[in-house]
Amino acid sequence: MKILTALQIREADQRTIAEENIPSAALMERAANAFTEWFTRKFPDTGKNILICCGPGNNGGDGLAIARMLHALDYAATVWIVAPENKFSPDFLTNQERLPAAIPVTNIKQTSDFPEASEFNLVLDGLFGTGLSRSVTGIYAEIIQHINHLPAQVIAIDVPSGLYTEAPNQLGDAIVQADYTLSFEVPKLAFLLAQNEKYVGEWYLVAINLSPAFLADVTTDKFIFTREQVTQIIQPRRKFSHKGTYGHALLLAGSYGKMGAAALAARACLRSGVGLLSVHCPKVGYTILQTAVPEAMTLPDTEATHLTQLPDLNTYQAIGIGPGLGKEPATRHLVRQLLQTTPAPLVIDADALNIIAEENLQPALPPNTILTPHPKEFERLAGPASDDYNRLKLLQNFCRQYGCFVVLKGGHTCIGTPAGDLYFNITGNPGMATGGTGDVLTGIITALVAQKYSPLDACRLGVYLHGLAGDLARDQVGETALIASDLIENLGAAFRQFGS
Ligand SMILES: NC(=O)C1=CN([C@@H]2O[C@H](COP(=O)(O)OP(=O)(O)OC[C@H]3O[C@@H](n4cnc5c(N)ncnc54)[C@H](O)[C@@H]3O)[C@@H](O)[C@H]2O)[C@H](O)CC1
Ligand SMILES: [K+]
Repeated sequence: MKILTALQIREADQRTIAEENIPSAALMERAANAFTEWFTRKFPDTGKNILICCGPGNNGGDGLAIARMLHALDYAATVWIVAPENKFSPDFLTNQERLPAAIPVTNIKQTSDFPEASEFNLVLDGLFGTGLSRSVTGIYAEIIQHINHLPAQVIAIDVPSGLYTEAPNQLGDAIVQADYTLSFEVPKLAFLLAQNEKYVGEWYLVAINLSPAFLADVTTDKFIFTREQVTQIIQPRRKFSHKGTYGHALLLAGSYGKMGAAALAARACLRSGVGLLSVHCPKVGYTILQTAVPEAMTLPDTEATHLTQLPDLNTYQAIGIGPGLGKEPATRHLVRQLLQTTPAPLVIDADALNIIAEENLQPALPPNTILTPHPKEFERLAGPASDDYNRLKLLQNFCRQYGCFVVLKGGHTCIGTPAGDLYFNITGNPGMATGGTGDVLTGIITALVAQKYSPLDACRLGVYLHGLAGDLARDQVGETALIASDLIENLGAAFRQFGS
């Protein structure tokens, strides 16, 4: 699914109106209907007092149409129209005319117009949407502060007012802090970034049937990958297959006190369909891995506590390195050697990433290598980011420069590709912010690469299934108690949702 800019969304609007030969107010009606349908399912109690704040543009027009629809469904709707300049969009005016006289309306042009005491349970924010062109000031900023201080749940129409859809706001900008954002048709980049979480809240998309031809043709370098795409990518196992069909993966993992990371990665790798798995680990890990993961073959290093020597690499279809690795000098040397000599595609995580950063080995990354850093590890590799938008730029530049795939882990994990495209994930939950979940991801992606999925597909599938397993685990144990092993236990259920 494409992530579009505000400008592209406006173009989509125009194309839809032209192709369907409808007045623009009809599209607004469609948007308001879609919003109302969602709203009545989410908040079926018509006894709630609802305040609908409307700005002067089409976002405000949506608000007016929604007020009319909610009123018709017996909700108690009150409208505030905030417009100091008395300049309105044509579709705003159309919907103002259609507003039933029974709905109380307050016109707010200045602070003194503010109604005194107000008792609202829900606020719908229709001040500004994708038409925001500058920071909000004056009476608009006052209204936004007012909304943010009301003891009510706030639902943003399309976009939280004051939030730019694809660029950072200035410090101190007035922005609505929504509990929910219900957005039309296409996701906005702002929703996917941690720095905007307190404005966007939980976000949902509703379809308004924008021109399919336009949406198919429009170009973007930012995407969300959806369940449908995962369904298309995922391959069923074949009847006449054998373990050789699904590849032999090698994991280089573990050190004294960190064998758990190796075990988690190994178990996840096996649960993700790899045909054979070998784990090269320090001697201390031998008994641990043979016991914890009997399905894996264990190749002990000559050194007790950390990895010092590469095994023969010639029999593997994928090599994963990093979980629990440590950063001993001999291990650093091993990482350098691996980059220079690997015959198989690499998946690199954790301390292997830190070693690459500290030894400046980025230029030695073989083409199409997959790196799975969290933001701190990425910063070590690519330098500090000034904000989440800037980090995405650094991500694109890094992937282009080194020809690699980077899985930047976070609330919406983002995959960068050598072509400079970004793919955002929508599965997963905060329960997964716990030790070992990254090791699990390394195991999954390594298994998928060994099974001959392309690097991009391995990353997308791996990240989606990892998050889905986390969501299934949350259903069982909740977010607080969730641990990395729970993800592994739920990988089977995640794969099964795709018949695999
Ligand atoms: N395709 C869709 O998704 C549809 C969306 N709809 C809704 O329309 C808005 C966008 O409406 P638009 O009129 O273009 O802009 P806004 O209402 O967001 O803003 C109005 C107007 O205000 C001016 N302005 C911008 N920034 C400021 C500011 N900081 N202070 C004061 N004034 C400002 C500027 O001139 C804007 O044009 C979209 O979000 C949806 O809610 C349609 O209803 C259906 C199709
Ligand atoms: K809004």
